[in-house]
Amino acid sequence: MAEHPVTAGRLERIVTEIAEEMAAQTNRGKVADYIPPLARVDPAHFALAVVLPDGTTISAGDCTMRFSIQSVSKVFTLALALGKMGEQMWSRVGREPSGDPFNSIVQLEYERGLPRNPFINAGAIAVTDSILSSYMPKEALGEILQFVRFVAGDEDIAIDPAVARSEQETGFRNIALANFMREFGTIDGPVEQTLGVYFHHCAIAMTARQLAMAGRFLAYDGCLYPGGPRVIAARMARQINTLMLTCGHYDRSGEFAFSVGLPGKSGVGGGILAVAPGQAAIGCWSPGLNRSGNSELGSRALERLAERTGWSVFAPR
Ligand SMILES: NC(=O)CC[C@H](N)C(=O)O
Repeated sequence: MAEHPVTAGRLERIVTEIAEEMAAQTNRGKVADYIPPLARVDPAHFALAVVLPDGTTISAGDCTMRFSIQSVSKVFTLALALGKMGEQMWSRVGREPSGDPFNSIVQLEYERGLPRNPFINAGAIAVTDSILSSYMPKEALGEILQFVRFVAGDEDIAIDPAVARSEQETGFRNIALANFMREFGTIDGPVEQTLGVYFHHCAIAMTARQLAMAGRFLAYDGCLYPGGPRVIAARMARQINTLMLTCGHYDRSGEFAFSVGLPGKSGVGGGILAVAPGQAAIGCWSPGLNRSGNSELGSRALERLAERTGWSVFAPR
């Protein structure tokens, strides 16, 4: 049985222990190889960073190394879009787990171009397109980056241009998804512009520590930190957490919710952002992926962290 509350000292031991255990794992999954800059990343990396309510950060492993956040960026674009457009957002994208791979196109046809949720590629492209109804593409990208820097409290976060270029050169399936949705009217801007912004926000690079910091507003009901400035309405922060829990890991979302019990969002760069509401924001990175495109060790590490801290959205506090 985990101790309550978890002290910083005990958490330090837990995080160090988990990093040591992960270093010894032999089944590390498979690094994404659809673009060269991701294929080159060494699967030996592992990082775990936990930020507590008072801002104390506890970390272990390669916490100062940057990685491509990829689909984790969909959390930030959703927060930005919800903040700008409110409930109107939901006319373009659903809130139902897809049970399909992140880049699947099949449901789009029989569900008349309405993506199941904002975290599969189709849904995230629709969210990005909605941001473009208020901004020109360059401005939209600037807004997204500025939002991420603001919530992370860190100006030293940027887009990796080599990743963005590779995404653009190989993104045929995303191009198909966008064109399909354009035909149904789910997206209304020029497809190339929407995709340009999408590919670039997927190419944001961050460290596990920066990612944990950037997720804090979700742990504190939409405030930057406890008692801090409001980023988004509490209701919206709760909606995003709910979607992370139900849809954050694609066709393995049920499994992640079952074994970790916390909202989480993964990306094919091997990053996972997880949120223990009221208690902590967590950034985890290990580039080897499971078959659904989620970090293999990241998922395992978060399961152990939740178990040893007792953190769960289903536990009494
Ligand atoms: N799951 C992911 O991280 C996918 C993001 C990737 N950029 C894509 O669009 O395919």
